[in-house]
Amino acid sequence: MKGISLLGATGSIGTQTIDIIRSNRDQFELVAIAVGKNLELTREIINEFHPKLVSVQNQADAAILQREFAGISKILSGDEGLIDVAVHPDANLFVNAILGSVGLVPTLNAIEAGKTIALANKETLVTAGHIVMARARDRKVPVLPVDSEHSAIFQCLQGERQKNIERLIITASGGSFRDNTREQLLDVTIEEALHHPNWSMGAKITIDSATMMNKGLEVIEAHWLFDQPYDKIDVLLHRESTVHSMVEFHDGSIIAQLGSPDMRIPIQYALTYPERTPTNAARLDLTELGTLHFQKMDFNRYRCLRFAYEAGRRGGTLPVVLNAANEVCVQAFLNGKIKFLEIEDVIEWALENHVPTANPDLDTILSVDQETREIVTKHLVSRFH
Ligand SMILES: NC(=O)C1=CN([C@@H]2O[C@H](COP(=O)(O)OP(=O)(O)OC[C@H]3O[C@@H](n4cnc5c(N)ncnc54)[C@H](OP(=O)(O)O)[C@@H]3O)[C@@H](O)[C@H]2O)C=CC1
Ligand SMILES: CC(=O)[C@@H](O)[C@H](O)COP(=O)(O)O
Ligand SMILES: [Mn+2]
Repeated sequence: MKGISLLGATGSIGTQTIDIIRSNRDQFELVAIAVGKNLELTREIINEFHPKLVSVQNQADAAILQREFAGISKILSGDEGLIDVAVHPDANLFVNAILGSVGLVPTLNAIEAGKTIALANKETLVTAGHIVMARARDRKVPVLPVDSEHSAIFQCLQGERQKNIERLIITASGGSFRDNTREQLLDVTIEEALHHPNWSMGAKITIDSATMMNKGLEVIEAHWLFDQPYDKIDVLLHRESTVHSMVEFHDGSIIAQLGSPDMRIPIQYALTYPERTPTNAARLDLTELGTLHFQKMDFNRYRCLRFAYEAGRRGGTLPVVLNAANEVCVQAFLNGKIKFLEIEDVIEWALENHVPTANPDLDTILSVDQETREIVTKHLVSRFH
């Protein structure tokens, strides 16, 4: 029996992780969860799984749940609650499916506690990949990718030698606006942006797919997970989201992982690794698909992808700024405060105005993250009001 602690239990990845646990109760026990503000769904999860520990974002919500579930679950709150969930003594596997850079510190604590990490939260590696991967190596803790592209690459690399890799090829659907020109993006609505062509995901990552920042974050994530230089990480536009990513080897072979666009496949692979267990995910009918399309990326069309490569290559605190500025701007867009194309303008402004620190330690990363949020928030107020 694997004990699982789960951050982001009420979200898109979190609920799909719970689906897998529900279907495999002989293999997995949900021992601890952290959620944000969705108390209704949290109550349902507690009633079904009786996790020993539950953490919610706010203290006031914790007090409400503690009254309701006294004797069933211990209820905590805030950043400390996230850490207590991550290191719960009955958990062997820590699934990080929380949104944003708030996922970083719990991951580091879980590594210190020797937990196997199943990582969906891409902000962890974008902001502090050098620290996270070094600590995981020191503690001999596996970091198993959940993100579909990284799971695909991880699967392609099973049994392969690192020295034989020529390049990683990450696929991108193109997001909600892949058929629009930049001029057509000037006045797009929130609803249009949230309409992803292939995947059903949380709001923030769906906007990131539309701006192509998601692919930028994934390039940085791949750099750290697979220890590859940026020159050996390519992105291809692939409309079907059927090939989830590929690895080219130096003998000219390309190995790809294919499957229907269903996150339960990569989540379950991380939960059961090194086993591969059955799912009832829709099967791919390649004859029905007929043709797969691949196109070069246009870095002028997708400026956020260019920013991410630049921030990744220059390194230091620049990826922290890239991520924090993006988190603030996407939230501002979702709140109707800025237009879609202003997301990338403001991220560019934040990167240009940052003097990077090389090889930052954790305290520096956390303070640059916080400062960037404050600076960008002020900039948005002064620019648009
Ligand atoms: N969705 C997908 O298919 C994929 C997602 N990812 C990555 O996985 C992560 C999660 O994405 P997704 O599931 O889409 O996001 P969602 O927005 O659907 O879910 C986010 C989860 O995090 C919780 N949360 C947010 N902020 C806090 C906080 N401060 N404290 C505690 N809990 C918090 C939310 O709680 P609540 O709702 O209760 O407020 C919710 O449970 C992201 O890093 C994303 O990039 C990667 C690959 C695919
Ligand atoms: C499901 C998943 O892993 C997402 O990150 C997905 O990749 C989004 O699709 P695009 O970013 O390719 O549009
Ligand atoms: Mn992905």
